[in-house]
Amino acid sequence: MKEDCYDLIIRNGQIVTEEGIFQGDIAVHEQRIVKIGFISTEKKAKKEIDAVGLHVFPGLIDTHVHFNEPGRTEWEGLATGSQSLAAGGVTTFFDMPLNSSPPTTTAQGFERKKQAAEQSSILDYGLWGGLVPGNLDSLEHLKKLGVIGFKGFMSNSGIDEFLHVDDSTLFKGMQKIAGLGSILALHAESDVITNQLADWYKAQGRRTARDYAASRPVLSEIEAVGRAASYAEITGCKLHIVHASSGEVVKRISEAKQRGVDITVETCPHYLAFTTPDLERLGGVAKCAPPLREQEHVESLWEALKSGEIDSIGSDHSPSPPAMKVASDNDDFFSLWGGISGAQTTLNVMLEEGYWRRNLPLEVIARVTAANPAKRFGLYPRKGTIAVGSDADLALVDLQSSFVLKETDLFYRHRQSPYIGKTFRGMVMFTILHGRVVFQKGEGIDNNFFGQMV
Ligand SMILES: NC(=O)N[C@H]1NC(=O)NC1=O
Ligand SMILES: [Zn+2]
Ligand SMILES: [Zn+2]
Repeated sequence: MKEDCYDLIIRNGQIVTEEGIFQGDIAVHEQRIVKIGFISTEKKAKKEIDAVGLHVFPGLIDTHVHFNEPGRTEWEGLATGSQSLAAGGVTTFFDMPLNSSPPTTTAQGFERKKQAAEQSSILDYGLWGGLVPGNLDSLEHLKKLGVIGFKGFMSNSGIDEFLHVDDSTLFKGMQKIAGLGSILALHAESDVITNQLADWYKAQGRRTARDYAASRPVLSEIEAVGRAASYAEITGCKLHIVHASSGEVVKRISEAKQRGVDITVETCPHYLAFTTPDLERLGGVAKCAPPLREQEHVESLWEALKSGEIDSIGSDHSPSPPAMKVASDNDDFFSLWGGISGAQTTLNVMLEEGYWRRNLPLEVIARVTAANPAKRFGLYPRKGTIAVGSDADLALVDLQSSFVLKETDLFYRHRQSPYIGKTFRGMVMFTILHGRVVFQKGEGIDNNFFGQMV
């Protein structure tokens, strides 16, 4: 490499990694970071970015999105989905095996998803395989094809082609996945508890947002997490519990960790930003499963983030056409699509609600949005940090700049978000993937770049 001909130099930023913050320059050559520290102004590069006043984060890794392609591309799609992420400082995402059709539960389903991603994703991506009743024989093939891990639902997924795992499938699936050296991500809510309570509420004619939330109590998550952790302890399967909605749930996962279970936990920005009263106020746009909780649960999650008990943040971006988010008879909240559009705002929520309002250190944000997911899924230190030799995947943020999120800021296919109208401090100015600017505030998205499977 000719040292005086870097591809990119980012000068004078505050560099944030999982370990600390320091001022410095970053040089990029052939898509990788080749130097960090002071770089003489004599040194030239094809492009220079003046990062004075900006914080440079490792590009976020969003381990949890549903981009619905192929088959339900009209719900979102890999192009609009990845563009939205880019606008939010994300450089790598893992797409879930469901909400697309066919789901990624077979080798064929995987190939179709991969083709779609190759054609449309502007960011790097990993693809989840599904664990569903009847596909145990496909897991090995899926692993060979390169899935980042497997995902199963312990309760109804809302998608007919993606059935929840019965206990027997769950146990056998974990044995198989352990044997493959892979990892199982679980939507951990009890199917029995959520179904029985939903039936009971509906039978009483109680179908409001609050009734919906009450039909999916924290205990339903705790029960499912306990069962899954026991199975993991017996089978030795690596587990990743997605979208824990309360510190109470996280506590059970920490206990399992302490007795040696190989288990990690993620939460989502919406559980950190909204409450059940917000669900009542906002309606369908804020409906998700597990549901939004009361303030004490929100605060318990922030405490768990501070103590390091929450490993990572995933957006669980799960959009639908707007009509599916509006109650037809105004009262039947149960019938609406459950899923929040949040792919673009993860870093904004962590900065406004975490850093600014609750003193959450920036290093912790870098850890849970980048370093930890990279480590858990075998991508570190190539991704998830800012180090010599790492991919030059970066998010440059102006922490002081505040803005009110508008519908027109969103890159989603359907511009819906519970965050519209919210004021955020901390604006993503540049998102850089492999040393190339894919998003620049005011300029928009560069669609000429295609991501690679990790
Ligand atoms: N099918 C699907 O995307 N479900 C997701 N939506 C949600 O709110 N929770 C989920 O698991
Ligand atoms: Zn889920
Ligand atoms: Zn999900």
